[in-house]
Amino acid sequence: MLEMHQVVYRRQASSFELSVQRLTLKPGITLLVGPNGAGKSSLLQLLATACFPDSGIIRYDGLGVERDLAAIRARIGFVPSGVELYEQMTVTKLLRYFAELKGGLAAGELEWLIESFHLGEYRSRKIKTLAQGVRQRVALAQAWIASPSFIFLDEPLNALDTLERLHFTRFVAAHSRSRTVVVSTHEMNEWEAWADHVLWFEDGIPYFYGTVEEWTAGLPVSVWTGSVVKGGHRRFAPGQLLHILPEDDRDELRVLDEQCPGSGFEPALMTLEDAYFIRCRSRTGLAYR
Ligand SMILES: Nc1ncnc2c1ncn2[C@@H]1O[C@H](COP(=O)(O)OP(=O)(O)OP(=O)(O)O)[C@@H](O)[C@H]1O
Repeated sequence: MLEMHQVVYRRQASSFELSVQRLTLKPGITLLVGPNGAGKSSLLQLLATACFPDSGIIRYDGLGVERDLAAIRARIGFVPSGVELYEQMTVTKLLRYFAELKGGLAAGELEWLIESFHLGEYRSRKIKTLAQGVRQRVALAQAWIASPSFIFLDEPLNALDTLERLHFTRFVAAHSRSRTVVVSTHEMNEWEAWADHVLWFEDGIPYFYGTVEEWTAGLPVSVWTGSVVKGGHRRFAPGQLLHILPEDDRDELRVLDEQCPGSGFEPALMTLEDAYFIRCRSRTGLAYR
């Protein structure tokens, strides 16, 4: 359990302020979403103890940084965005090095990490010789060293290819049950099947924290899919149109509306991204029509 209480954090070099009155993050995968500059990376850096609040308290299973910083850090895995790794080290040496910082590797742990993150063929290669996506896999692998209770991932899918994204999201899902995993992302679709909670940040403030069911419920409009003749999408306002899939002589539409927009349309399941779109428009007072 991760608790924040009256936390305020100000960026020295900008006027940005993060403010969280009270927030308790539960185990499982929390998707941290919000626009550019909302404060997602800042929040993850705070949670990972890479920086500290100006005021307020963060508790990790009851532990606080003022007395238990080393013990807390030993229980955290963190992958910042744009992480830079030691270029001259080999993959194996780098993972061993990170493990040393956390008290050493358990039996079989190195092999498990190398296998889980598909790093076998790169184990003896220096970081500087690796493709971006492979470097990212090394960065992600180190976050699981010592089986941390808290894992913070800042846009972890960056640079991963399509198959590795699928593999990684499944891996996180399989290894998040007893952990608190917070994932900052702009790619909600790829986490759709695996997310447990959503945390929506705007202007340094949490606007929503709840289960994915709560995130997609109680919204002012519904999602509909239907097929229209070519050009038929023009009767919808731009704010209503979520997706146009061109077919031979018709278009398949995905639209927002309070009621069924016409014959040929049927209700569609609301995705996390649909709900994000609706909530952002509602917050800023933008109409759908
Ligand atoms: N190192 C820094 N020094 C000063 N200000 C910073 C620094 N990093 C970020 N900021 C500012 O803090 C605010 C929040 O940035 P942050 O990177 O946390 O947002 P974000 O939600 O992660 O954005 P994005 O989706 O673009 O990654 C922004 O106004 C940004 O300009």
